[in-house]
Amino acid sequence: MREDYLRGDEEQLSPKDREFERALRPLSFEDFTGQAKIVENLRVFVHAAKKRNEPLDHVLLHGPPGLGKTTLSNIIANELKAGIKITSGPVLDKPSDLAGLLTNLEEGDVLFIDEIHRLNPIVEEYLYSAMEDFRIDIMLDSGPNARTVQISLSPFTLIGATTRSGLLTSPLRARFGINSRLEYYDAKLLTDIVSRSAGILQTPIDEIAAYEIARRSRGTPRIANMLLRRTRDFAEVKGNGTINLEIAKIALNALDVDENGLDEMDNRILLTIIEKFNGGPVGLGTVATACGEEAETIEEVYEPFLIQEGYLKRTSRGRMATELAYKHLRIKPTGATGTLFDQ
Ligand SMILES: Nc1ncnc2c1ncn2[C@@H]1O[C@H](COP(=O)(O)OP(=O)(O)OP(=O)(O)O)[C@@H](O)[C@H]1O
Ligand SMILES: [Mg+2]
Repeated sequence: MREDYLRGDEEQLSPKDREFERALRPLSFEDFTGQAKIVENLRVFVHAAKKRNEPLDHVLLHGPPGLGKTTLSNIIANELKAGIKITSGPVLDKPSDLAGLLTNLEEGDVLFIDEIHRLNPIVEEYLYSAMEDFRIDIMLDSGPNARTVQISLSPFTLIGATTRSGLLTSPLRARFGINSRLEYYDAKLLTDIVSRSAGILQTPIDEIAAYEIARRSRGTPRIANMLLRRTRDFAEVKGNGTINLEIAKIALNALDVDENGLDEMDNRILLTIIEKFNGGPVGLGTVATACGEEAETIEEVYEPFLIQEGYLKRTSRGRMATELAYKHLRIKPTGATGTLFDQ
């Protein structure tokens, strides 16, 4: 069973899933679990900005989907006691779209641009002076009557979020004073998140069951919450409503999440590289075609976790399955020269 949330992006969630996410979204630094260093720093920066009565420096949040970029952005605005306007790269089609948003900001407001790597380059240019000097130059008329007017903006904080920081241009990246990369969460932190969410959902859950869901959630709070929700269904239908270890295991197996937390596509990627390409190295595009998935999704959603967990290696000649991947899939490396894993 493939679930859309595993593909990542928030925009791919159904309205019901979004509503569910919103209900579980922490609203303050206090409620936000994990990413300790980032949160600690942000607390200081927010505090200092408030004390000086200045807007917070522009913030760039990057990292794989579902780790809390949107959540943190909202928390920053809450903690600043500032208003937040939310938009996204692909939505800002023309400079006038951006100008409209910017001129409506009040002093100290947060402008959140999700998927900031997908900004139209022309719009992006306008953003530079807005970020740097809080002004924009708007071109009026064209041809011989063309002239520019300068509009001053209220000082604001831009928060940009992206799953693909590598695609950001360097002039844009350079304009963010605070640049934070969110990391995958360990099982302990995710256990706390699952327990907290279960509390909000008023679902009783055993600690050991919360841990089982947590350790099989690909290090991702969004997935942990979604698995919790599905497990709750199993507990209500097949049990007495309480999520215990047995119910959690039944549910997770039914959802095709394996013992190590890899889902069906993770395993398909590894199996393809091993079976069709003798373990690699093989190019990303080739893997994508063979798996029936988009290269971008593999690179953004699946690969970072597989690399972090040591199942996959990125080499200059392409992707390679590691010894751990063979072990995980219980396949013996064939045709190996004996040096396959010694390099
Ligand atoms: N640190 C956290 N503590 C508790 N819950 C969290 C945390 N981070 C994320 N979540 C939960 O995970 C869900 C997904 O987080 P969020 O939407 O912020 O991810 P994202 O990084 O913006 O993802 P995308 O790249 O897809 O936009 C949220 O609804 C929230 O409930
Ligand atoms: Mg988001």
